[in-house]
Amino acid sequence: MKRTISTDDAPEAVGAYSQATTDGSTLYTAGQIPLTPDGELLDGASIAKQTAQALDNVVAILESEDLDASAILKTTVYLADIDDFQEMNETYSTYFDAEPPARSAVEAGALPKGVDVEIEAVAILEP
Ligand SMILES: CC(=[NH2+])C(=O)[O-]
Repeated sequence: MKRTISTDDAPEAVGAYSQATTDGSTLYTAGQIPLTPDGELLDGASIAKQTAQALDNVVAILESEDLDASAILKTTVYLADIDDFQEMNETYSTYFDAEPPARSAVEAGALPKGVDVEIEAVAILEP
């Protein structure tokens, strides 16, 4: 059965989507942009800071379901500019252990609110 997930510890949606949804076994986050839970947009920040905020948002959504980053099976990282891959990857790698999730990283050209990074995750509810 479908259930939507909502937490004050991650930013509200900036459009017509839920922060996350689940069918009871798998959790799908919406793409998380570098927006703080208080609504501050980090659009001018470094790629490292933008990546960290996007991942902090993903983790906050997981924690609202008593999960952590180890529950993530797959992420997708959207970059406005693929030249930011290395800086994104350095920060990204600090969020995961020796067995990180599968990942796709792609250049999106442009992202909502003019940010440089957006990250979504698929996680398993019972790791
Ligand atoms: C930011 C986002 N997830 C969206 O769909 O606009």
